[in-house]
Amino acid sequence: MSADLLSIADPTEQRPVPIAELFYSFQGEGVNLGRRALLVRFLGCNLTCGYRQAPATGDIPAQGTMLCDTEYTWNSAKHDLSDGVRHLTPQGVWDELINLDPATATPSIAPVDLIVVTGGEPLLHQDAILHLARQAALTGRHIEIETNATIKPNPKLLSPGVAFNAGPKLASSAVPRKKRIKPDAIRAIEASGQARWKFVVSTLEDLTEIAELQAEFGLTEIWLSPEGTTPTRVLERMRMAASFALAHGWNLTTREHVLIWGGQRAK
Ligand SMILES: Nc1nc2[nH]cc(C(=O)O)c2c(=O)[nH]1
Ligand code: SF4
Ligand SMILES: [Mg+2]
Repeated sequence: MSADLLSIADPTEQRPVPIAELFYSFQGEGVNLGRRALLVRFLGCNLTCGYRQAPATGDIPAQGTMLCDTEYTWNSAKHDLSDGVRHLTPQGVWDELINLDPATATPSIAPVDLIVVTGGEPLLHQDAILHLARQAALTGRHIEIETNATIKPNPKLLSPGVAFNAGPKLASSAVPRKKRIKPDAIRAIEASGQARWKFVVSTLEDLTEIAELQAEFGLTEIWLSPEGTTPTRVLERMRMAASFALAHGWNLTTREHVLIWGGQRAK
């Protein structure tokens, strides 16, 4: 838990933020794989994975081998972004999350101690995350932020209770390098001491690019995460990446929610 977060004045910023989903599940990826979590999915992203630029119409085919699995949070050419979205204050988000924790209604059940913040790109909504992080610290919970590592975190978020599952996007995303690799943000996240670099892998070329990024930025803890929204695809990617990961000293996660529920939303 974080003394820093507790000592900052309660952030009064309560402007509503767009929320795509709030749900209770297992953390499906990474160092806390399989751990029960309360998840928040923000609307909006600053990247367009699968496309060189934001598609103007739904007909434009994806150009990358890696395609965003949450296009409904940003791709207005394909999705009605207002569908199911709610604008909630950060405290409203927190209250709903806590209501999803089964321990709230049934105190004999162990409380959920992990909050996963994702999107879209959650660091577009840092004031709200700061509020969630503070509430988490006050209640003995910790936070993981699933970020594309293009935005420098607010220094107030750099605290022991807040970890970054940071996944810079690779050439296979089709996004131009200047947009997807932001050296200042990568360095700030690595310097936090709270980074787990979690790269989505879909091709062998991805593995070479990850090794280059590791050398360029001195990334310490690397995780590979298999691209895919079906169990077959996830397993294929894991088999493709496994020996390379072991040889390079990298960890390999699966995507547990995909193995259990396929590509279903809010799982
Ligand atoms: N269960 C579950 N765990 C997750 N961890 C990261 C997720 C994401 O979409 O960023 C995610 C997700 O969508 N579901
Ligand atoms: S950064 Fe994440 S949410 Fe944004 S387009 Fe890429 S995969 Fe999708
Ligand atoms: Mg995801």
